[in-house]
Amino acid sequence: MTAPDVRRHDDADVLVGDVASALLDRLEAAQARGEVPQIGLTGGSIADQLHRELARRAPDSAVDWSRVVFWWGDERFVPRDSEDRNARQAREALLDHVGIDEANVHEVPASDEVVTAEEAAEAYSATMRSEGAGFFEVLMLGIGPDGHCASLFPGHPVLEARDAIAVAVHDSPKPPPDRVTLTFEAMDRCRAVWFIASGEGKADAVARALAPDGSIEETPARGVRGDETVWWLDAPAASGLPT
Ligand SMILES: O=C1O[C@H](COP(=O)(O)O)[C@@H](O)[C@H](O)[C@H]1O
Repeated sequence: MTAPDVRRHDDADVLVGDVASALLDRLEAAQARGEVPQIGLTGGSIADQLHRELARRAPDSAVDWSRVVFWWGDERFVPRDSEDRNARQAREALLDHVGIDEANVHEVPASDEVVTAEEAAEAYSATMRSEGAGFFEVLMLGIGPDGHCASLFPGHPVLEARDAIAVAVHDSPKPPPDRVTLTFEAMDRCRAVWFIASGEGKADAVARALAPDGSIEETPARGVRGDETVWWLDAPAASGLPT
């Protein structure tokens, strides 16, 4: 585990372009080694922009998307066709356009497929176990203005979850209230964790996440460290960091 690597970009477009290039290079390298890389997707505005950019570049890239395995760092516990689903957003922006193998797409069960978020979390954890997953090549994460990442919110009891891969979240301060999230333990097993943040609204949370001191309780994004952790930021999101 290394210290977080902070990469600053002039604006959101340059940021998204650089993340897309880095992800495509990484997937290509993994496939060249004979691996079938697993990646963890996230939701949110900048993730949507990134997914669209990856789809745009797909025809010119050497990545074989049918040999990429998709997971999500968190999911909203809503019906499968809800616009709130991170998976629906990712499918519309990326997966529907790049020739994936459906057998390699592992969504968190939706609220019209299982009864409780606990069941969804357990089923998702079981799939991760049976697929031998967890060592994602890259897990992408957003950060909320409150410092949350995935669906780990400040002061929420779920921050204490131990010996679990994915857990249910209720009373999320950001709607929708019921969710499923990977735990810190699960996220820490990833080869690379990439936080992607854009806009001034994220500046304070980013500064707290990267400050030498502070608490995970207050800023959950402080609590995730892959073998390698990269913070991809545009200038407004980086504006609270020391120069
Ligand atoms: O609710 C969520 O929010 C975060 C951040 O979203 P953003 O729109 O503020 O960028 C996202 O990373 C997470 O996956 C999602 O469930």
